[in-house]
Amino acid sequence: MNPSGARTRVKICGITRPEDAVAAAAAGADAIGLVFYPASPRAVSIEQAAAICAALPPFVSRVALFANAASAEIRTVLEQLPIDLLQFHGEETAAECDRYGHAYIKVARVQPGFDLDLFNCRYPGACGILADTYQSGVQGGTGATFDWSLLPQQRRKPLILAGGLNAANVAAAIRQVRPYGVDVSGGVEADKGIKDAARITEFIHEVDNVER
Ligand SMILES: O=C(O)c1ccccc1NCC(=O)[C@H](O)[C@H](O)COP(=O)(O)O
Repeated sequence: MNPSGARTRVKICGITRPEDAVAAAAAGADAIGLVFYPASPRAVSIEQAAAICAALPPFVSRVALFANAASAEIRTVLEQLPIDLLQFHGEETAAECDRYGHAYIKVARVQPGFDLDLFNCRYPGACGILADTYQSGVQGGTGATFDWSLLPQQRRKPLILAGGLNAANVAAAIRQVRPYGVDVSGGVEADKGIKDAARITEFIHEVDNVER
């Protein structure tokens, strides 16, 4: 349960195969992430993403991730796919994130000195902030945790915690950070971009059974 009394939401990110999307939904995931960042080992084409979206049952959100992508590319994805939420992983400004008139979350890559309040103020149009690990030259999917004490307990917007989460550490992360939701990629994989259904189930079991 998160502070509002609702369960902690789960997003399984970096889905590249329809069967992994189906496994995530069956395990109780609230959202899946599709990476439109060509340099990522988890990048998907529009065709792959369309097959993944088509395989999903109702009430599982489809999140499209970009990192400093050209606006034409983002518009094409929005025109061709049933995307519920955008996720911006790069150095996009608020104006750049707002220009699609589509709901989005902005990623903060957290390092010492990070100020969540200031970050929230910079992105008033974001419906949530996803806090991920800062690593020089890497836009996301680092597989590394960060110092969760850098996040304040009082927040202006829903906070999604990411970065190196797995079944062994997610309960502790939720107890300490009390996020709205958690996001995982590498921690539920058999290989880059290939999810492991048993690890997804175990991860969501941990989230749903955490005692705070
Ligand atoms: O996954 C990637 O390769 C990636 C590349 C560039 C931008 C974002 C990327 N993934 C984004 C995610 O949402 C991941 O779930 C998040 O960074 C956490 O990843 P992990 O530490 O592996 O759980």
